[in-house]
Amino acid sequence: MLPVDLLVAPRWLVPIEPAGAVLEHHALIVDAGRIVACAPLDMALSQYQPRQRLDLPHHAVLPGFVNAHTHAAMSLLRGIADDLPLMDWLRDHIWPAEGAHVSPPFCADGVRLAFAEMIRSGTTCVNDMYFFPDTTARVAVEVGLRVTVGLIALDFPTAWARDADEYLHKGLELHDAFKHTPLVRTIFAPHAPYTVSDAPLLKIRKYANELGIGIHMHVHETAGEVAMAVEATGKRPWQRLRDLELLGPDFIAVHMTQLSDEEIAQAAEYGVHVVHCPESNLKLASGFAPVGRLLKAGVNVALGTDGAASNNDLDLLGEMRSAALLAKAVAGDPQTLPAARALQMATLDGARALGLEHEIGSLTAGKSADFIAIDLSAAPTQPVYNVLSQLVYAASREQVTDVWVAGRALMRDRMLLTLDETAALSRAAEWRQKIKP
Ligand SMILES: CSC[C@H]1O[C@@H](n2cnc3c(O)ncnc32)[C@H](O)[C@@H]1O
Ligand SMILES: [Zn+2]
Repeated sequence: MLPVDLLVAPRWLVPIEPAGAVLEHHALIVDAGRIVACAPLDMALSQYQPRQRLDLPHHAVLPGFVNAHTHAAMSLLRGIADDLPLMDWLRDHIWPAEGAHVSPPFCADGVRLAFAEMIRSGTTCVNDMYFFPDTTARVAVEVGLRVTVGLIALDFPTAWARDADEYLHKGLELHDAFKHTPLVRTIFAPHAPYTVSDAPLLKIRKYANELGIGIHMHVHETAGEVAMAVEATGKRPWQRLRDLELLGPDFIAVHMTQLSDEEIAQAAEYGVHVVHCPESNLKLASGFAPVGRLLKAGVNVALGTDGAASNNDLDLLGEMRSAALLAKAVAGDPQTLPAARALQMATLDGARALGLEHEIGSLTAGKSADFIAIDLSAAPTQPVYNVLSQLVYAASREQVTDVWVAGRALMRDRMLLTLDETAALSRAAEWRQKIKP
């Protein structure tokens, strides 16, 4: 008998690979933070001697969700300005609030609040773009969540950096500081085509190639963004990014609601990853990403919540459901984005976008043990004819009971184990008083 750390025996195992599989009478075996096997239960019990055994008779166990685009610390700005279009929301409300309040303590408190919400809804990996990414990385290490932090760039000064050179310099320093930290990755994060000019974009491409790290950017979020660029330069932003040689398999384009057939074909040709943020796009009335057409063209599409000030939650289960429903409505075809594919977008395809498909995203032997348990015994998810259908179309985040990252339990039975939620909530209340007394 082989000694192992943990044997989890759920009612259903949803490994994501092979696509659409649901295993019954199986166990997940974990040792030293890695998945050893998804094996038939009787075989597992005869081969492994677990130090801990966990029976979950009402639960589905699946890989943790990957939130492929967010601004975690913006949890502290949730509800500060609603029901506005993107540019009014950003220029008249969000940027002034950020200018007045963003600081390392703001980011630490905002990130802790966001991580509490994310862990509670089954997210185990976060691709973040925000000020003070060093703070985000440190909080992620403290909490044990997997994170890719954005080395941000903007054309204007902020509390994080004064000019293009300082954004780049601080980003490179941060990359160096965290390059050996197991759960932390870095990615260049120029904010958007309308806020970052050519010179810094060219430098970012050069360093991305040299360091082998990717680029994460808001692109074609609204029709207005595209029209503004065409009027000013005669070029659509996508064409400009293509001319600057930014597009490639290490490029993550967020939103992408405005796309011609030619641009979709190019996204596939370059191997660009798209992050779809359906709820933020709906709330800001930014437009509809053509998810069905992107998938048909062979583009990898991942899911993101965007920040809590435009969503207004950080719930990947909800996002997955919104994405599945919206894709059908946009395509006029209920077969667009079926449940199994939506679940893959929230897990393995998110991992692919971040270049982590060999590490996370499915319950495959050798991958990191990043997984979650969802209790399907409550009325909203009964009876269970089809587990994938229940997970995507019916389950809600309160049904997520347990969360592990790299074999470490971050939540057991709805109790957060690595984050002081009471303290995070009281810090959030203090910020609310400071921001709008
Ligand atoms: C460079 S730090 C990130 C920057 O992005 C802002 N932001 C948040 N949500 C969106 C969005 O949907 N589109 C564009 N920019 C967004 C955030 O407030 C920070 O200023
Ligand atoms: Zn965003």
